[in-house]
Amino acid sequence: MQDYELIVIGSGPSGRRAAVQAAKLGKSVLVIEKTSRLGGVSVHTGTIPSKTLRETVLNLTGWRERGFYGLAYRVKQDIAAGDLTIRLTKTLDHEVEGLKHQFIRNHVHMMHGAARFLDSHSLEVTLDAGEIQLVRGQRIVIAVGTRPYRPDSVPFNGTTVVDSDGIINLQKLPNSLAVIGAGVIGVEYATIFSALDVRVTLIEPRDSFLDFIDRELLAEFVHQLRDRGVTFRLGDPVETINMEHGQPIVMLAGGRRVRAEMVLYTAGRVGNVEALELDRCGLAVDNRGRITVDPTTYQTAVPHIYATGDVIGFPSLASTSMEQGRIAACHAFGENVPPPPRFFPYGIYSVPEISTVGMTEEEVRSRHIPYETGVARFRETSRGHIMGLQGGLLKMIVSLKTRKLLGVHIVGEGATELVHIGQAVLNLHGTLDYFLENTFNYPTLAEAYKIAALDAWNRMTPRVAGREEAEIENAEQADAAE
Ligand SMILES: Cc1cc2nc3c(=O)[nH]c(=O)nc-3n(C[C@H](O)[C@H](O)[C@H](O)COP(=O)(O)OP(=O)(O)OC[C@H]3O[C@@H](n4cnc5c(N)ncnc54)[C@H](O)[C@@H]3O)c2cc1C
Ligand SMILES: NC(=O)c1ccc[n+]([C@@H]2O[C@H](COP(=O)([O-])OP(=O)(O)OC[C@H]3O[C@@H](n4cnc5c(N)ncnc54)[C@H](O)[C@@H]3O)[C@@H](O)[C@H]2O)c1
Repeated sequence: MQDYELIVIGSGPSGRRAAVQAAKLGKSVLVIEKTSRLGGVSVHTGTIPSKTLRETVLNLTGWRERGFYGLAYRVKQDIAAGDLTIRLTKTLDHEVEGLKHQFIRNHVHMMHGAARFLDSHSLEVTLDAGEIQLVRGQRIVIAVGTRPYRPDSVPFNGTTVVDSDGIINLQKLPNSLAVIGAGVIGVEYATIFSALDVRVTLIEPRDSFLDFIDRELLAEFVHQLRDRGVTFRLGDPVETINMEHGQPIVMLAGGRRVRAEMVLYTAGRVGNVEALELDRCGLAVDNRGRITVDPTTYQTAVPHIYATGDVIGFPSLASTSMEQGRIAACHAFGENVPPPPRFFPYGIYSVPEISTVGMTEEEVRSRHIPYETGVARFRETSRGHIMGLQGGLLKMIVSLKTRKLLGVHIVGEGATELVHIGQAVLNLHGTLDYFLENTFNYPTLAEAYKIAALDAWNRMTPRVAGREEAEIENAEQADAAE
């Protein structure tokens, strides 16, 4: 039995970071990955494929140029499914190659096979060819991620009823799409397909969706989507999905029938834990296959076993998973790492994109923090004019008492990049004055920060009160002089 100082199960973002971090600390590391290619959901079915698809759609449709050349502008007429997948294959190859190279450079051993626990230190790995290998780890990181939730009642067939794994192997572009579940995945794909002129219906059992997004921002987002024909069916759970003449029909509890050429089912995900036989190492999971950890160290109930990434639940992002992996590996080998800053950004790669960091206006209000907001529309910026942007806004929230930045919320082109300026100011406990005092490159979309800050400043009571007092004083002096 081969012995390692660290064994990582799963090669997604958190497993990869944990492995490389431990190797950098000079430890012997093995990564076990059950599929034939490294990278996990992030590279093969999740983050990278969906973002590559989005980029291809925006390029081929000429989406970004329509502000100038009109709604009928297309870079390519008659976009077919094949046009969307070409770029994907290349991007994924680059990612896998980069990852493999990183493991080799850092002397991380790799084993392709499914792992299961024998006891809290030993694992059995069934290799691709069916051969069994036993390995032992002084410390173990479980980074097995999740898979789409697929209830038996949904007639998945890989062509007209698919989940988020199936949609990237699209053989034919549908004319219409019903997306069930308006979480981040559902919203991203709904808007990407809508940009391809596919008629989209977004179905969600709850009355609201994306509840962690600032309501004012979401209202702007929904307005833009309605404007281009996306239908929302909120607060109406799905009763059945039946096939009629080869086409799926979604029956909603409220009595509506939604007919679409394709159904995309995106109602959450479940942990890949069954095959691990966690009971053999003394661990348990919840009803969605999630493992409970110490939120600062990522240790499970068994201290030398860590769990990171989507298998521990919220926030289930590639970005946060990577940090969790790094922190777990450092903790495992006694390296001190400061805890992650309080605020991390959310990037939703819908069309248009949304990005947000810090508190929403609803959250600030519920905490009774006196606040002011400042808003800038991208069309107020010269860069926005140059780019032909019609929509897009940046909203910042600041404390009236301390002038500290409390949150930044952006919808529109470049939102997922722009948000990092707000994130830096927020996590460095900066105030509105950062934006007022600093000069920004011109013309840029980042100028929206300046405009929003000035908007907030103009409305902040002390200054207004100050101005009123000064005006009164001036008037009184003028009166006296007369
Ligand atoms: C459609 C979609 C879009 C997304 N977009 C974004 C985005 O834009 N930004 C973002 O930050 N996040 C995004 N995410 C989330 C992101 O992909 C995940 O947070 C991230 O992949 C989780 O990483 P992980 O380390 O938990 O492992 P995963 O990426 O889930 O990988 C786990 C790996 O473990 C392997 N494994 C499982 N069981 C075993 C076993 N028994 N033995 C050996 N190996 C095993 C699996 O084969 C897999 O390779 C998206 C997710 C999806 C589904
Ligand atoms: N850009 C990004 O950062 C990004 C992109 C995609 C996914 N992700 C991550 O992936 C994770 C999973 O995303 P997701 O969208 O699958 O899950 P989710 O949990 O975010 O959303 C699932 C949605 O489906 C709804 N739902 C639940 N049960 C349902 C049912 N039976 N029928 C219909 N709808 C139902 C829920 O109310 C919810 O709105 C998220 O936590 C997210 O963090 C991130």
